[in-house]
Amino acid sequence: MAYYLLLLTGIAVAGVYLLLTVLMHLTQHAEEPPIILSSIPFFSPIICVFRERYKLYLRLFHQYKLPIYTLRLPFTRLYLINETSLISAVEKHTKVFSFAAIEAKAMGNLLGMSEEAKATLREDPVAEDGHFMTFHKAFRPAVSPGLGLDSMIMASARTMAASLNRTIQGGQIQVDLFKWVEHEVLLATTDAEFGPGNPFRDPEFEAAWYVFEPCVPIIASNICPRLLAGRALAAREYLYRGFFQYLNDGRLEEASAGFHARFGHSKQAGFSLEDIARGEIGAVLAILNNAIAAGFWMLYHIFTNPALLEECRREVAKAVTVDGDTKTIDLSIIESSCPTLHSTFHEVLRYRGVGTLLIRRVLEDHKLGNRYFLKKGGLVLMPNAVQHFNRDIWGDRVNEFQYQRFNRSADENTKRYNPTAFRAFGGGSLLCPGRHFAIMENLAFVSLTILSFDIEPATGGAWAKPKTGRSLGLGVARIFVMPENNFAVNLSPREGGNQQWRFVLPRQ
Ligand code: HEM
Repeated sequence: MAYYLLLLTGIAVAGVYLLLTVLMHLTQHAEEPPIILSSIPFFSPIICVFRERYKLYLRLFHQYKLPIYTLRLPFTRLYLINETSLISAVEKHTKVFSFAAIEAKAMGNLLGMSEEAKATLREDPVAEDGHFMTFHKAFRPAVSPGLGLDSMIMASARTMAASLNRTIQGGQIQVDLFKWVEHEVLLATTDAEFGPGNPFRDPEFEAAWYVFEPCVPIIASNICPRLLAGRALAAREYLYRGFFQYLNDGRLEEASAGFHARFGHSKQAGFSLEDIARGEIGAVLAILNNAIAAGFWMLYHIFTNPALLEECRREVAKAVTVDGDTKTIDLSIIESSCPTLHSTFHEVLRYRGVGTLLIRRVLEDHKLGNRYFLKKGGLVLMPNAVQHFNRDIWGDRVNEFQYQRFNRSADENTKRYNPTAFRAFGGGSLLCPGRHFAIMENLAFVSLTILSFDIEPATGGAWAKPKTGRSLGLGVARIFVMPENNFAVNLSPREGGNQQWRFVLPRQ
């Protein structure tokens, strides 16, 4: 009896396997990119993603050497792009490959917006007068070089200087490096965005953010959020109430040009004050997540390399003037005359900005680069890791952190890299509009920190190697791999006493 049961089960499994294999191949167009990971049809890719995480895409790139391939999943197909020129082809066809089509659904789930607002988000994602296209037109100018951007940079710099001055006066402290950076960058960035009424000034609001943010992928994908992320949903409501109160109290008056642009755009779309408040939770995700991780990785790489630390200190010291106890950092010099610092920032983005894959929905059948047939409804995925660790693009030392890689003045033979292969700020029409602010804010924070503190592991001895292997490679609004281990460090003021740091931006 048991034998027959086993035999029947075996036959059934073999039948299903055969059926799925035939189904997979019959529904694959001859000119579609080749299918890989098909040993268990529709399920192998899922198993491999959870087993190998973001390193899967690198392994497949090296193993199969394909410009593009298909992963078949239940009810959907993923087109994974390796060849840089095919990424350019995707970026050229903004009406065919859309991020907005994905974002609309995810944001609706994530932010708990009203049905009216969700309907507006879901309108034609590529229409010139649609919500997403008009958002970029409204927001980009507000955060591009100009007065509005300079005010944001200075507002952020003022907050970080005030906070670090207080820390200096308190003498040496022991902190977890990531948590310390997180708090400093969060306050500086959100002060720059929201002005004196910044809701993040309330410690409970900040704490609610840390409960909500890690659960973003669960809430956005709507996989049993009440069961799996109940606390995060409650935290989201707390955040919503804080933003609503802020708007209701008329604090928008003192906010950044960027927030004014977002507010004006949402009003024009007919959003209620409640939905605008909820929308701000999404905006903060885009603004904050990468800024915090970039701050951590910059400090980690600089303080673990004495030669780099010395070179960066030498560069930024040129921007400092001293008047009694007051030390002033001129941000225009940080912007224009610190090539090693700038190069280190870009190398951090290349080397650590591999925790995601940029994603687009295929809105109509399309022959990509006149070579590959992509079916309507599929998802195009462009893993940062593949571009950032491609030897043909970055040379033989691709796997090393080389802080002068982007500094052409350090070595005339430095090859110009293909800009499309640098994915940290995205590309094409979705190139990050906040990058000007992000760069200057980061460099201001790092300059002040390296000038005013020594940072060493609290246990003494060498720095631990960061573990990042758990990153799935699917970061939502987060391009970086994140450190999984704690970095307990001593933060020691380099000079004690009453010194006060301040920033200036003379063109302001
Ligand atoms: C180191 C810091 C940052 C990094 C690495 C970063 C990275 C990115 C990337 C990769 C994208 C494109 C996503 C895609 O193509 O799918 C993007 C989009 C965006 N970023 Fe940034 N970003 C940073 C900071 C900021 C800041 C400070 C702001 C705002 C002031 C900002 C606002 C935005 C917005 C509004 C979008 C467009 C999202 C959309 O289309 O809905 N980012 N960012």
